[in-house]
Amino acid sequence: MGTLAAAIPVTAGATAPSRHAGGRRHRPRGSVAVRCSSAADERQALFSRIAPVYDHLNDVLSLGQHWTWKRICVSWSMAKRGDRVLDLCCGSGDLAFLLSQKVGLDGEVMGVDFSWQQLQTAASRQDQRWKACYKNIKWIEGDALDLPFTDRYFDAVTVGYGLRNVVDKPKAMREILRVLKPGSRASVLDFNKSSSFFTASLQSWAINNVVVPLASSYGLTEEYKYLKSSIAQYLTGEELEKLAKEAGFSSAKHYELGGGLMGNLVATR
Ligand SMILES: C/C(=C\Cc1cc(O)c2ccccc2c1O)CCC[C@H](C)CCC[C@H](C)CCCC(C)C
Ligand SMILES: C[S@@+](CC[C@H](N)C(=O)[O-])C[C@H]1O[C@@H](n2cnc3c(N)ncnc32)[C@H](O)[C@@H]1O
Repeated sequence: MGTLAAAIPVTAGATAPSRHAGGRRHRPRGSVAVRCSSAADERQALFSRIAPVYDHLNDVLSLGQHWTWKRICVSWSMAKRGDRVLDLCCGSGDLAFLLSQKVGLDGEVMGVDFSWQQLQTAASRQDQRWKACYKNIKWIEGDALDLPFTDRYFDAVTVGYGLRNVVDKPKAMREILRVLKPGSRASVLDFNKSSSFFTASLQSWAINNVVVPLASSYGLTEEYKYLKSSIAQYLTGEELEKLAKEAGFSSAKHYELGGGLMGNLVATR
């Protein structure tokens, strides 16, 4: 597996995660990005703890359906051959790998996450995969609330199950807008906070009676109980559309997927 490079400039075809990024954003000399949120630290630690079993549990618990939802998210980003795209909160890289196939070797994919362990998994999966296009992916340790990229840098941004987990959603949406080129799209996939009592009950039942018990067998009870509370505190589709418009997006539309269990916001700069 590719070793985790220390903070070194990203070089072409690099698979090792790095702490540098293309088109670095200039901070005043001597300033540093300081994250002053214990909630963010707790979430970073949570996703680092689940990293070893994250992909496996997603496959088992969704019966592989999460790939369907992720393909839709990537498709609706309108990423195309030759584009430069961002997979924000990339985790183990599922959407980055899908984007890589969309943009091809002429394109560029940057996967950003603040969990080094998740990025380690992503880099390892990249090394083990045979598709030549995956060389176009770079893994970058970074914060969704302070992206290390210049303005108007990307042709598309995807966020798969990430927005719900960031501690400042308005700031994250503003950062996504900032790094998108005018007319480009953000495609944000997550659980749907459904207004349907039946759907919300089904979702809650599945998490309480299938997801958490199975996660408990891996010693991850609290981590997957967080999943339920984070959905309860998430935004409805209508609220996500409002969040995007308030951030400055010219249009935003939320679509339900998976019978209303999931949802995808498409926002155009
Ligand atoms: C890929 C999926 C979830 C990613 C994910 C997001 C989080 O915020 C987490 C937080 C804490 C722990 C884990 C996660 C996490 O894995 C969606 C699919 C995986 C889900 C864990 C399973 C969801 C089951 C559905 C509620 C019901 C599926 C019905 C049918 C089998 C399609
Ligand atoms: C549920 S995982 C989603 C991973 C992947 N996108 C997928 O679809 O499977 C959420 C990811 O968001 C990352 N994350 C949460 N808050 C973040 C932040 N402020 N900056 C960067 N990454 C963050 C976590 O480390 C975790 O890897």
